[in-house]
Amino acid sequence: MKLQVALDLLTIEDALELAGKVAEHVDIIELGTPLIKAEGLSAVTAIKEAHPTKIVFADMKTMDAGELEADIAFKAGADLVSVLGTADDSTIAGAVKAAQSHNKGIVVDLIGVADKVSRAKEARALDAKFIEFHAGLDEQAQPGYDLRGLLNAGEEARVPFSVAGGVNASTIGAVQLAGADVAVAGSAIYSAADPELAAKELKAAIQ
Ligand SMILES: O=C(CO)[C@H](O)[C@H](O)COP(=O)(O)O
Repeated sequence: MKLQVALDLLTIEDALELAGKVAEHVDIIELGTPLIKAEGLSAVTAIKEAHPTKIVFADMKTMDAGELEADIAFKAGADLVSVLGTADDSTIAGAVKAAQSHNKGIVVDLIGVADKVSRAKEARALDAKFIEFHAGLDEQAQPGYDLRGLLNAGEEARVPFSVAGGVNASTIGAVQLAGADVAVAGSAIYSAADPELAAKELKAAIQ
């Protein structure tokens, strides 16, 4: 299982600093949606230039104009681009078309999707590289939130998948046991007192 760090920060400077500390322990570096909105796609370019051997994930969360939005993210240096599972099939198909022309991949993010298992299968049939079983920051803040629901859905869907939604040192083992291909960790790394150590420990927990 790969480890993906989500750089949910607001400046390229902070993103480069955090990536510099954790890159050696992670496989995929994600530029968070707020970072891309604050700084634009130059954030993607800066991280790819600083870490050319890492897989760079632009968390665009595209909802429309799939081919266009994916194309500009790939041109900026992304290897993976996210499209929302709530988008129309044609949006996902357009993004996949752009990915194929760049020899890159689309990740379909199931944030806000009620029937995640069915939508995951549909997205995979549209040639998404993998499907992100995701509970966003607002959903995580609801009382009673439990990552287990995502893991059960991921297991049931039988598609290549990642899990995001408060993955941390105490849950990453269960993410791996559920058969995920990628564990995504944002706050467990960027909010840690020692982000490098946090990333190192997450990586060690899955090897
Ligand atoms: O895409 C996101 C929010 O929409 C986050 O990057 C993702 O949820 C991972 O962060 P965390 O581990 O803090 O949940």
